[in-house]
Amino acid sequence: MDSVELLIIGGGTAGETAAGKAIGAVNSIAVVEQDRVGGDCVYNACIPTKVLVHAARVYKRMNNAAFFGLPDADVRADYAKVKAAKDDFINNISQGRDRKLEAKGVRLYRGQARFRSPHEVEVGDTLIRADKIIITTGSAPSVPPIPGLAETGYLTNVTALQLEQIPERIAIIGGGAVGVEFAQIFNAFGGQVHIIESADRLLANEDADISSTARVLFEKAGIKVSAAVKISKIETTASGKLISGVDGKGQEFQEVFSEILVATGRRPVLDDLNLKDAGVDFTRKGIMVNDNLRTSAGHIWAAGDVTGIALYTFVAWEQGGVAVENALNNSGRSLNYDILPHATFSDPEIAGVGLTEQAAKEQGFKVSTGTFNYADLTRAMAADETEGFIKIIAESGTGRILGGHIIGNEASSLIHEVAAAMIRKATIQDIGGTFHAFPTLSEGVRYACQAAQG
Ligand SMILES: Cc1cc2nc3c(=O)[nH]c(=O)nc-3n(C[C@H](O)[C@H](O)[C@H](O)COP(=O)(O)OP(=O)(O)OC[C@H]3O[C@@H](n4cnc5c(N)ncnc54)[C@H](O)[C@@H]3O)c2cc1C
Ligand SMILES: NC(=O)c1ccc[n+]([C@@H]2O[C@H](COP(=O)([O-])OP(=O)(O)OC[C@H]3O[C@@H](n4cnc5c(N)ncnc54)[C@H](O)[C@@H]3O)[C@@H](O)[C@H]2O)c1
Repeated sequence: MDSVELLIIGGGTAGETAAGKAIGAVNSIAVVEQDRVGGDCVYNACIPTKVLVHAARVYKRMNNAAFFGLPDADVRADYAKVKAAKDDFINNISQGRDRKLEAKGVRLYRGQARFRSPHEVEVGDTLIRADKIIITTGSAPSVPPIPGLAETGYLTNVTALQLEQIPERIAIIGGGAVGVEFAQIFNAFGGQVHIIESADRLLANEDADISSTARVLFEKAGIKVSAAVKISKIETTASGKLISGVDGKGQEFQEVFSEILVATGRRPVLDDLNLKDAGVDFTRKGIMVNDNLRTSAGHIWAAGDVTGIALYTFVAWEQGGVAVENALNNSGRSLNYDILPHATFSDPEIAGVGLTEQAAKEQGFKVSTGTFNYADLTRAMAADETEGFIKIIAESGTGRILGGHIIGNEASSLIHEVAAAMIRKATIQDIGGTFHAFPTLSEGVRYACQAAQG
């Protein structure tokens, strides 16, 4: 039996970070990884999708070169080459991640981990005894039990990234972050995309004004959107994959596609971990943890998507570090998720932080809101990227900023000014009265704050 002080199960974002933080703080560290060190973000999620999103954006802009007096490229992309460039990039950034960990003294076990008892984990024929354990096994696509879906076949974020050609007519089931980012990629490279969402609006977690504008802009770009659809069955027919159901108006929904992407959320990866024998409690959402990321078993912590808390890489990083500190030093550290900026890398981008207007009202705040359109920002005009707006939600009277929501170019960067303002409890008067360099998109945050002052 091997023996180790700290064992980390899963070598993705949270696990890699946890291992890195533990180096030097403990005598022996081991990581178990069943696939590739780096996890979903590197191979199946954030990074490859962002390379493709950027390629899509560049491609669209190439065909708008005439605005700047440049030769209109009028080029046709070969998607197989775009995919190959994405693969090259991922290969370059992922090379040697496992060796780097091993070079720093982390023992790497390759295979699937399974608890045999609270302190014992087996990986193939090897049994490892660990004093402390951190579970960082991530999440996987959650596939809805729609009759016929499994038989008809479908893509997930993992297989969609391996496509060599863009399917002609693609249904994306689920209009959340994954669905919207892939819609943009498929649309830009010539696919006819139809997002089918069961909630009554696209991007249902966003502020309502953002999601309605997103729908308008996506439809303008040629992406079809159907919300409030209840899919009843999927069948293979001679002309393709037939999706049937009922739409929001009670009308029959029937459409044939050449391919289907399922983007309906995530489930925690707990398969075969045998958590019962470890004494670790879990629900369908994930492993249950307290504020310090400690599980129901006192010597086991969990971090990243497997906790079901906020499924983002930047959260997995922080949680990986916090879990190690608490496991090794009993630091009692916790994270505050109240001010958690998020961004969806569609075109234009969408980002938000804090309360939506509706949530602020539901929480009993009297709110003042202010919006500023990209169309009135000189910088946006100069770049011919004038779609979208910046919306600020503040508490009436005090002017304290409660939330910010942006749809438009560089929204993913602009949102951090709002987040920083919220952390320092700044007001719309503070930001509205602060110099902002001209011409920048950031001016829009200032003017939206001024607009919220009336
Ligand atoms: C399409 C898509 C795009 C995304 N884009 C973004 C983005 O732009 N920005 C952002 O912040 N977030 C994004 N996310 C979310 C982000 O990918 C996740 O939050 C992040 O990868 C979670 O990291 P993790 O360490 O919890 O899990 P992972 O990185 O998935 O790591 C878990 C690891 O555990 C291993 N494992 C599982 N079970 C076992 C076992 N029993 N034994 C051994 N090893 C095991 C797996 O092989 C895997 O390597 C995106 C997600 C998707 C699906
Ligand atoms: N840019 C980013 O940071 C980024 C990008 C992608 C994913 N992510 C992370 O990954 C998580 C998962 O993303 P996601 O888009 O898969 O999930 P999601 O929960 O964001 O969206 C899933 C959508 O599918 C819909 N849905 C569920 N069942 C359905 C059905 N049967 N028919 C039609 N629609 C259905 C839901 O109503 C929801 O709107 C996100 O919450 C986010 O944390 C982040």
